Amino acid sequence: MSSRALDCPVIVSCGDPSGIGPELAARAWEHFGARLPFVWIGDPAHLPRGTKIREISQPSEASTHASAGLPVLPHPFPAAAEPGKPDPANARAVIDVIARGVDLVMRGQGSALCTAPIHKKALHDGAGFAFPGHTEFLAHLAGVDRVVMMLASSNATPPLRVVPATIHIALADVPTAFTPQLLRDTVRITAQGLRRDFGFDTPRIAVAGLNPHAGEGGAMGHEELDWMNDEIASLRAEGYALSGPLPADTLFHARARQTYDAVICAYHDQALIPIKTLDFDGGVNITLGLPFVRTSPDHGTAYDIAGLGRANPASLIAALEMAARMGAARGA
Ligand SMILES: NC(=O)C1=CN([C@@H]2O[C@H](COP(=O)(O)OP(=O)(O)OC[C@H]3O[C@@H](n4cnc5c(N)ncnc54)[C@H](O)[C@@H]3O)[C@@H](O)[C@H]2O)C=CC1
Ligand SMILES: NCC(=O)COP(=O)(O)O
Repeated sequence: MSSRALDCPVIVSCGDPSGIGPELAARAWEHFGARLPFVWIGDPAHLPRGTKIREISQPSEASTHASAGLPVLPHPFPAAAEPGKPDPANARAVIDVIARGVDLVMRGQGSALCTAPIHKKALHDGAGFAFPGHTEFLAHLAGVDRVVMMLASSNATPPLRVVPATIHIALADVPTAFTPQLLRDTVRITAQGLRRDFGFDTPRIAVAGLNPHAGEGGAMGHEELDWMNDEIASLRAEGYALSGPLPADTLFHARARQTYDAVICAYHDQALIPIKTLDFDGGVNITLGLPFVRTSPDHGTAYDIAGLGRANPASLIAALEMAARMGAARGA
């Protein structure tokens, strides 16, 4: 491991303490020990009883302590955490921990930020959280106008990387929100991310149609004819290796995945259903377009199993590995 990686560990925000985040952080530390030092920001009282921890005062101390316990930057919360039952009293602190993590990576004290899941409605109800999720909140904290959500598989061959162009909005709002400018920005940021963080010199990007059969020549919807064909042609003329608009139903099987490095989808479920079906345990959520690396497991707070010891840490482990790899590459 490079000396920068030792000085500059991955920062993990605790997420919702009544979800599975704390127990997964403990499991991830058991998995990695000192092999991939990371720092958990949260309230030590929210970790499973018996978790070995080492309280530290700055991230650079993590590597010294990671073999003995989970390095923790303590962030006291007002209330205890009852599994599966978010306490509105804790909502503000959940948000503050994310902001503290961003501050650390923006000041170069962490190589990347890996966020444990939050419950958006619990944060909205408890603290007036005005963002649909981490993605938009992180863009706000970093002062960036447009970012892109990408979910990448770790265990699929060929791999799958999906980008929902619109994210957490009602399906009824998608046709209005999915505009030529949004597609253009999404292609640009996705291509930059694939070059910078995934090592593709000329990334191949597929674009899924909005409608069944990509509109079938206007018989099943008109957005492909109205603007998607022209916008994709224009982006291709600018040098992007783009294909589409392609029918989404035949875009995710193994042979199709060999033809692109990422696929831009029109809306959330068009992108997330295939990746979570193919690799729920190894899926990693990445925010492209930020001035720092951010990853996250692909799953949510899983209140139904929180505290039962049944949560699978594989997605968090994959997210930590990806964060460390991307952070190291950017620092090189
Ligand atoms: N990055 C983030 O902060 C994310 C947050 N969420 C939020 O999480 C909350 C709950 O969302 P849901 O749709 O219920 O999705 P979820 O991913 O929390 O749970 C869906 C199902 O998968 C299971 N599951 C999830 N993670 C698992 C794991 N590691 N091991 C074993 N089983 C697991 C759960 O038990 C549940 O049956 C929502 O508020 C949602 O917005 C959802 C996805 C990502
Ligand atoms: N469905 C993905 C998800 O909810 C993750 O959102 P974010 O918190 O990473 O913006």
